[in-house]
Amino acid sequence: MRRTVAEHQAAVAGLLRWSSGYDGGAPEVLPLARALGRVLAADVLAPVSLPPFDNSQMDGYAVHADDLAGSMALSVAEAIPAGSVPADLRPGTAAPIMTGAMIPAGAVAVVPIERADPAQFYSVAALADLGGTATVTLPGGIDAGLFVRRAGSDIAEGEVALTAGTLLGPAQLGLLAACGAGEVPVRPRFHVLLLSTGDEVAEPGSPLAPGTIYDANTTLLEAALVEAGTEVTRHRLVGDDPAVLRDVFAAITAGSTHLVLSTGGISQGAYEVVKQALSDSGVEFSSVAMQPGGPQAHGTISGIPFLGFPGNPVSAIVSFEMFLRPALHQLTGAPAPRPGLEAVLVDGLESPGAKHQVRRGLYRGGKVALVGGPDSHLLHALAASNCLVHVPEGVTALQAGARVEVTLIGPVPSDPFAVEDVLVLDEAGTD
Ligand SMILES: Nc1nc2c(c(=O)[nH]1)N[C@H]1C(S)=C(S)[C@@H](COP(=O)(O)OP(=O)(O)OC[C@H]3O[C@@H](n4cnc5c(N)ncnc54)[C@H](O)[C@@H]3O)O[C@H]1N2
Ligand code: MOO
Repeated sequence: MRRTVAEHQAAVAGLLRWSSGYDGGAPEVLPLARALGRVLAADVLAPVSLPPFDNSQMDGYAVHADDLAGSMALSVAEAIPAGSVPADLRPGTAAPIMTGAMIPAGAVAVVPIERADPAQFYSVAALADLGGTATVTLPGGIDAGLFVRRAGSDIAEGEVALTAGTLLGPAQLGLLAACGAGEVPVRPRFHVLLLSTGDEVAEPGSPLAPGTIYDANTTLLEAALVEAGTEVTRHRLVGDDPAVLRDVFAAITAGSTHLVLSTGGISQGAYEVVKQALSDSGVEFSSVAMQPGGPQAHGTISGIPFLGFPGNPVSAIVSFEMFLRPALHQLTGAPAPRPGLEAVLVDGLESPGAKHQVRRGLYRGGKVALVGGPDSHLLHALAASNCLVHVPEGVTALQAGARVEVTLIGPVPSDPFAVEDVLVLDEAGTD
């Protein structure tokens, strides 16, 4: 069956939503320190206001409401360090107050020490020498509220601090800590069973026999899945014997696995192990109008969602980025969607008009240089790229200077754009 990219995206998202059983999983309650990258399972209301009390934004003098006119000597009252509960401030006095310290009753403003005369706090010894007669003169026309951080000005007690589905990054965890939360309820991790197929693939670290290659896909996809917030069980490599793979699939039982993901063995060859093992299973083998990543399989095994990605490593990771990653975001809230940008092509390209072509590129400063050719074995080029470059269906060629959509998949260099460093790879990688 032939389908568009959008149709297959919808099919994968629907498969995970309706068959993975993920939504029924009970939330986990984790200490904040272990919740980075997880997704909040329930709304969290602020149990306290932030700030919890009016406090000073500056080291300076707390000024009484009656003394805002300034320009006169005020008696220096007892100093207010952060963490203390101050005595009420009397008119005609100003209290040295430190950043974060509670504003005393009666005070309505803080004048920074730099604007006071003298512009330094009295030392304890100096105060003792003056025997309680120390004074300070503040500038005229002080506005009420100057450098006062109002209780609840960040968030009021009882307001929604974070909503269910929020991806917990440093800022969100910092907010929860500031609210006094020790633990947080998070959605369970999405669990993937990952297996790569093919008689020709060998475990990295083992000797390489003639005609064989090292397994790149398991590591590539495991890393991508872990980065996307899932938990991965890595299956041992499975060869090209359909009977063996059928046994592997038969041993998979519903439980904690939300998705079985394989690579290889799904196209038109004589030894397509995944296709043969699942020939009577109802799993659909389709041709998606995308390059790379055309051959795709999807369905269920023992009721568990199954996706078969093509064996070429770049096809596999493009399939992940285009189909699985967005579906995971829709279902679990993690990972965050990839940023999409418009960029100016540094070089021209050709594309099969009947397919959505996904090229690899290096984006910086609003421009994108292609890295490597369109072929799906070019892992070295992939490793030097930071984005996917989209050439929509119907487009057969683009000139340098054309505007294209790119999806960022890696960090953007901050130095000015220079194409020289990618040209070498571009030439070497195009075949
Ligand atoms: N006659 C046709 N041949 C092919 C077609 C087609 O439409 N008609 N499609 C091509 C496309 S496009 C792709 S993509 C591949 C997909 O093939 P499979 O999914 O069946 O994958 P394999 O044949 O098993 O492997 C393809 C390629 O990838 C290498 N490979 C496989 N597994 C790994 C791994 N774990 N790590 C690294 N590399 C791996 C494998 O050695 C092959 O070179 O089919 C085309 N053929
Ligand atoms: O569509 Mo294949 O996935 O190019 O190599």
